[in-house]
Amino acid sequence: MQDSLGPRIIIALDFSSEASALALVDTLDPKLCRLKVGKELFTRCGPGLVRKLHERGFEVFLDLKFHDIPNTTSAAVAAAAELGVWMVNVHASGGQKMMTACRERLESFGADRPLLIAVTVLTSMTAGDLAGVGIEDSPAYQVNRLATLTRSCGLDGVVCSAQEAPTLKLEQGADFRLVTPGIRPASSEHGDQQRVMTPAAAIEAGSDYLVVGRPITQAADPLAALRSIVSEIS
Ligand SMILES: O=C(O)c1cc(=O)[nH]c(=O)n1[C@@H]1O[C@H](COP(=O)(O)O)[C@@H](O)[C@H]1O
Repeated sequence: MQDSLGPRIIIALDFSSEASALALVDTLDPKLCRLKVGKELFTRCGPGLVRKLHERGFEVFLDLKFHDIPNTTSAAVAAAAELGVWMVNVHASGGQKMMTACRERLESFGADRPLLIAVTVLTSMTAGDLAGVGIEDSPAYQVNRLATLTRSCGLDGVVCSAQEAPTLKLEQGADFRLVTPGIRPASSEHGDQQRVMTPAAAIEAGSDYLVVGRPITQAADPLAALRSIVSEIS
């Protein structure tokens, strides 16, 4: 599916080395997908790997889920902007002052700034997990609460599960971007993901971008797995 949003699939490069990440990337086409660099790969390979992905023509979501005091977090998103990434994220539970400081800090980058989104409730979490950290509300309620806070701080959207997408599109508006991991084609194992949806159902529910890791990266033929998902959502 290719529209004004660009490629809707973001492949999570959860690899332990640059060589294994690039071996996959070099089979892919930037017209079909974007790439996500997360904590493991960035900690091992650093900004140099992001530059290599840019040189290959890919837009990069730097998924480091910053969560710290406003001064520290806003400096971190500015560093991501200097690296030229397409999207960067923070935890919405960092609160209003932290998210506002990040949004304000990115203003100086003008139109070239990355999209700034906030993680709501991790897709690996259930109501029981939330209760374990003192939140008695359902994941859907907590996601909507954090999405409302995120939008009020002027961010571009949230990370949530596709299960929450219909309510968020209705309540937060069509332009508020919904980035949804926990995507599982019907035949895929769920692993540690709890709030899951198939690619087609996620798009139908209102997801703007689908984050897909293991169903593609662990597939016997990753390119075929990507093409199958692209065709499913077209
Ligand atoms: O921010 C994220 O990307 C993220 C948020 C979330 O709530 N759940 C979640 O799974 N992710 C990331 O999305 C990817 C999902 O990978 P798979 O479960 O292998 O498809 C991983 O890289 C996670 O770090």
